[in-house]
Amino acid sequence: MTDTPDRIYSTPHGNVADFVFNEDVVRVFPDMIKRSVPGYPTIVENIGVLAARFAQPHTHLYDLGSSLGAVTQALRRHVKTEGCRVVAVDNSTAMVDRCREYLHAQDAMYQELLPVEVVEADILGLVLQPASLIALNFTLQFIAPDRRQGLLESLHRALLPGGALILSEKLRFHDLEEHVLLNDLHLDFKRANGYSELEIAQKRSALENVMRPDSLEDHRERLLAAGFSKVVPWFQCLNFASLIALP
Ligand SMILES: Nc1ncnc2c1ncn2[C@@H]1O[C@H](C[S@+](CC[C@H]([NH3+])C(=O)[O-])CC(=O)[O-])[C@@H](O)[C@H]1O
Ligand SMILES: O=C(O)C(=O)Cc1ccccc1
Repeated sequence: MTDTPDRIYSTPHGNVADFVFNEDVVRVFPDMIKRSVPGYPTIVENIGVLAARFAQPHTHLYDLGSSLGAVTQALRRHVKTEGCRVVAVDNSTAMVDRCREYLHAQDAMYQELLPVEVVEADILGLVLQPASLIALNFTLQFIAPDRRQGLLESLHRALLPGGALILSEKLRFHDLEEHVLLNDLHLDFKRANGYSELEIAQKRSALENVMRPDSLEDHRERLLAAGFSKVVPWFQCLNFASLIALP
């Protein structure tokens, strides 16, 4: 199956609107995220591998800001723990509808997958069941900065001892030289994946008010303040990283 190519920003938009996860984005999302996020396929697959170590019998595994359910599918492929249940949550109707279709297709392809539920909801208002794994794969960066601490506190309360939060994010860097170098290399990554200067510039402008990355130090401090005992970076490619936070 070949992904529909992302051409959303290939023609001049005049006034570039704020980025939203609507039907147009859903249509091209698998192609867009692979060509925009260095290391994305590696991160998604390995969240499944990591999860298998933390999953505990008869608990929930959450994929928060699930988009089309890539992490949910990886969890269902890798985790065999008895009585686990995967819950994918996203507040975009277009994403949730397509995610449900993809998961039905996965059910038709594999036997003995963990049961899954796709919930259309804002993760800020979610009541979580006792969880052994929670994934926030490139979701926290889209949450209003003043809501991030409270969200992580509620995730910490839901996590069982021995469980883990996996947090993947685009990073900014306090050191200006490091920030500029890794951002320039990220733009080179996009050019190498066929994005034009116009596409890059318009997407950047669309994301400006919507996606606000933090530094690794900010993430570590906030996670520790939310009650997590240990923060372990397990992956970084350019300015994109993934962390394991232990309750
Ligand atoms: N408050 C919110 N509540 C619920 N969902 C939200 C909220 N805010 C944003 N979202 C959802 O978070 C997702 C972020 S994309 C995640 C990729 C996926 N994890 C992947 O591994 O493919 C990241 C990206 O596109 O860079 C979108 O689907 C939003 O609708
Ligand atoms: O495109 C970018 O520059 C990004 O930082 C990541 C991204 C990927 C897909 C949707 C929104 C943001």
